[in-house]
Amino acid sequence: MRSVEEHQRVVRGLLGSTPVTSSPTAAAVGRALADDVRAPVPLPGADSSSMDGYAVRAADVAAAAAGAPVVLPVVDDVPAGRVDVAPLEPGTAQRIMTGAVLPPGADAVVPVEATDRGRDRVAVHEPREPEAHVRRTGCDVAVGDVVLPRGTRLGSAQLGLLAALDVATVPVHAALRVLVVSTGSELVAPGQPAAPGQVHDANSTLVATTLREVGADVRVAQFVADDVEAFLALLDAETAPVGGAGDAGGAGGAGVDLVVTSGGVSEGAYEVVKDGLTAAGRGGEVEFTKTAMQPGMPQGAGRYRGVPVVCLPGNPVSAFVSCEVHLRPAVLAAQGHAVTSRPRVRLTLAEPLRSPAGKLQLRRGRADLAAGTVRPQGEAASHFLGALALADCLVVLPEHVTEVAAGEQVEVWLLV
Ligand SMILES: Nc1nc2c(c(=O)[nH]1)N[C@H]1C(S)=C(S)[C@@H](COP(=O)(O)OP(=O)(O)OC[C@H]3O[C@@H](n4cnc5c(N)ncnc54)[C@H](O)[C@@H]3O)O[C@H]1N2
Ligand code: MOO
Repeated sequence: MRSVEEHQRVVRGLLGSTPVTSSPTAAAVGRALADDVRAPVPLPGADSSSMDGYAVRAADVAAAAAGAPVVLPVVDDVPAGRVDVAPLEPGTAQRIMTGAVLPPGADAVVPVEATDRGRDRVAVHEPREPEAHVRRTGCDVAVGDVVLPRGTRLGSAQLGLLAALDVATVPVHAALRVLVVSTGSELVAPGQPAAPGQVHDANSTLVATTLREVGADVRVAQFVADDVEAFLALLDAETAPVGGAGDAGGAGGAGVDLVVTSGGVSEGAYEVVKDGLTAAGRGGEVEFTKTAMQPGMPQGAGRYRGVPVVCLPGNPVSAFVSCEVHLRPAVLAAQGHAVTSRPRVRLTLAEPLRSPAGKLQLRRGRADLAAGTVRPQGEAASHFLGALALADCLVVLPEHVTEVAAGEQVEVWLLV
């Protein structure tokens, strides 16, 4: 039986790295930076005020007190956006707004709350230290700082920063192009009626969504029946070279960097994926193996006509957990992400759990982060899609563990 770590390495090794492209910054959401980004300009770009108030010289208001205000003439008005700010003469104040340029010569801002809010003259009731409510040029980001290191996922805060720095394009790893193929003669497309014995195809949606959530460019093929010829005909059509396209992992110029199948990998009579990809002379170089994991024991990985193929078990919970353990981290890494795992925390188990010896078990759970606890959600069996959908975490029971009592600590992967 193959260890989970070994199969993770095999899957990761198949995918290589996607090409680096230059993306308009606003379109780069969810992508990973392929290089460090350095600040071309400082933030803030000018000395400015962090409060609505009066720009002053701190020394001029040092004697201000509740019953004995310092009164200064207000000689100018500086709203945010004004670019012709005049120097501040000693013994004067300028009314200033948050974000407005600090007049040269001013070294503090007195907030309006500490004044009588005067327009021509202002009575200042409290002193302020030098630098009070002043934002100095570059105090947030200095020119040349590495503001975002290579491998950073670009989310709202990162894209907001790049917009503030007027960085118009960024080097990012392209999306991995994935084809999802579900197999099974029992499958029916959602939207079509299912007779007893038929099941609606859940895995295409489940697998495609997992991979789209990490930025892959996913296409779902029409699922195929347990028919080796039909399965291989689909793969032939989908992995045929198109020429000139990017090549993430030695895909030989095909328009797809990875094929993910579900179903047909275990021990029965109609194992279409296993049979098709191990048939002599048919172009498959895929190894099928049992891994020390539950759910998700049977797995396959290799290449079909040079294109990486990862074969997931058909049970929906097994397919989900296989994505979490093997595919999701590998796809993130191939797309250049520095962080490839879910957030991992240790929580107190609310109910006892058992686990098969020698297997990594990933149970579904609901985490209460405020209480520091996790409660198992549903049973261990890998067809309980209802319980999976209510779970917000996976509870990790390592290979050597057979029992965990309520009250003990367990590792939890947060599905956030
Ligand atoms: N004799 C043995 N039988 C089984 C073994 C074993 O070692 N020896 N392993 C079991 C384990 S563990 C798993 S996991 C499954 C894996 O089976 P397959 O990958 O061959 O999947 P199927 O047989 O095609 O389907 C299993 C199950 O999942 C349902 N399914 C499949 N595809 C979908 C889909 N797209 N959407 C919704 N549901 C799907 C399918 O109807 C079956 O109920 O094998 C065990 N058996
Ligand atoms: O290993 Mo299977 O994936 O439990 O159900």
